[in-house]
Amino acid sequence: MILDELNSEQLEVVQSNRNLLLTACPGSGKTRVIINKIAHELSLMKSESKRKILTLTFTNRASDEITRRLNRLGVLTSEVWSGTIHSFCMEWIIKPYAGYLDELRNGFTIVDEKYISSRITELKEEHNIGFFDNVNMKIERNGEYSCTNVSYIPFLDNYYNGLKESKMIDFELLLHYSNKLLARYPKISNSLAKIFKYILVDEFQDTQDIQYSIISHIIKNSDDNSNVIFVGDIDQAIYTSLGGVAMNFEELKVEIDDSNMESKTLTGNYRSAQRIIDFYSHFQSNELQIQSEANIPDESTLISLNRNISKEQIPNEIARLIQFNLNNGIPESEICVLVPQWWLITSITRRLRQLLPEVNFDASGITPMSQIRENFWYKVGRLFLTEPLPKMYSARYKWAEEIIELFKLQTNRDMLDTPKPEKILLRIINSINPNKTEGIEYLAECFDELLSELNIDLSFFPDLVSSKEIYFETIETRLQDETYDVPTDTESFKKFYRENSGIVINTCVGVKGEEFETVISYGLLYGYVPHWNEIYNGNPDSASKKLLYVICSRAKRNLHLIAETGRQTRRGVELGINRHLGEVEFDYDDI
Ligand SMILES: Nc1ncnc2c1ncn2[C@@H]1O[C@H](COP(=O)(O)OP(=O)(O)OP(=O)(O)O)[C@@H](O)[C@H]1O
Repeated sequence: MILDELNSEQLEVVQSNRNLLLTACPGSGKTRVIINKIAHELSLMKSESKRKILTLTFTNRASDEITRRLNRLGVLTSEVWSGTIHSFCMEWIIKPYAGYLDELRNGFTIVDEKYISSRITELKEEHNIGFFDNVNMKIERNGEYSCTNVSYIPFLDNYYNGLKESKMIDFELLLHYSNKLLARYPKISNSLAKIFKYILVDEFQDTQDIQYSIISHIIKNSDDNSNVIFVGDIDQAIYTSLGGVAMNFEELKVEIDDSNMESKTLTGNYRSAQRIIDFYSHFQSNELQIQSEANIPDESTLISLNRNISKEQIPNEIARLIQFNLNNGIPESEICVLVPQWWLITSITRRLRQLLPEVNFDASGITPMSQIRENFWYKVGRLFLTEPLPKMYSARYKWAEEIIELFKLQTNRDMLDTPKPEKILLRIINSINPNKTEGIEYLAECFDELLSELNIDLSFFPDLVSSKEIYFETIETRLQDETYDVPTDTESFKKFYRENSGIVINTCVGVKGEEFETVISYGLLYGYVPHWNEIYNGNPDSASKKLLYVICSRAKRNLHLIAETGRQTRRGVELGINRHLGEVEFDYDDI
């Protein structure tokens, strides 16, 4: 039985049937609780019940991980919907209820990040705002801008009015319209509550104010039929300068209007050796003593800090550390290289691939595919790019289900007129494998063959034509952009979807909630960690400690930290080591 693998504190949370806040330290089993809560609730549901469990995660990667872990437990994931709050809003609020809002009634397009960034750059120039000036683009729950600097308001008006005129929505408008729909029509919340028995919010400490509002509309209008569990750790709140708010227990009770809400915590850390925990407790903001339950002897750990190498030596040094760990028997998928800023992922990955040609790397933080997962063709493309392995069956079946639903929504007709259309769709997709070595050509031919097998003439469905154009345009723009430098061949496209395909290269935000035997983290410099945005607009001391806390607490056994020399500000001033890291007195290992 699944629940046997929980300790008594974890079991209490899983068996509770109240609204609940779970805050606990890294490695204490919060994700394990979420997985088991889903499995437990599904086991209690009657098979004829049409209800589902909703899990809101911080990243798509975290959501995929939940699906994978449920699959591994043998839990059927068709009754679970997991994704980011943006995907949830799109799928469950905007798509079905767009007709209720004047702004969306006559159609809309989701704009992608590339469009947003070039539009923002253009408008900043027009409004004499510096390229690097950070403007808060968020919209509050009452529809007002979060930005308090009045000189930026004309710029924001220009940006948002432009989107509205062209019937486009970005991520902020997506939340804004969703919140507006729920506020105006409580019946929508009530229907959602009828579908979702539980809402599990992972990493709640990084939730935006308007996102709390969306969740609370659903819970408050649920006639006590739905519950919410907020799961997180305030010490890991690394999104504050970008709008994350870690509400406390009292605030949450008010937010969802439930004075009986429970608050629980978990003790113990099942992930890391005590020596690793003692090291990162330097960056902890509460007094809590974290006890390791991981059975990893301190003698087997290695913690190093290198502050003497130059930035030019970084690839060689990281390659040396990787080789050292591989020689010590650490598997590739248990090693993670954390980059200080996402745009560095591509260049370091390329250099490491050259230096260690035999080693596999998983740099899926940057994919050529559109990040707009709600795009119909993104979903179809994902099926063509993943292998039909037995362990992937349940996930792929669910994707097929989504494609069929979306097709119906956008065309008003069934994709396949047969019982179990998902099975048939998968069978057709699995049988198509054009002999094209270039990724774009491969996908284009897959789509053509699929449409012909299904007897679908796309010219009758303008929405699908335009979403196809957006999908391919995004890929092409990414492939042409030197910052990304992503490979163009079919095999590499497929690799982006392969699980555990090697050493993970990502940012600290990208691997939230994950764990590795060895973590190698470089660029630990003031200006990178924390980023300049935090320094100018946030609380740099708190951001600095929290980032270090999250980085170091990913490691089970080995932690290799690097604060290289030679990196400069735009004005040519040398960046120094992150102050909180520099101040730690610790008996580091030499490697
Ligand atoms: N009761 C338990 N017995 C054995 N191992 C456990 C138990 N609970 C959790 N673990 C293991 O401890 C590790 C950390 O758990 P998990 O990832 O759920 O922690 P977390 O609290 O979500 O951490 P973070 O805050 O860093 O995301 C995982 O490998 C998990 O399988």
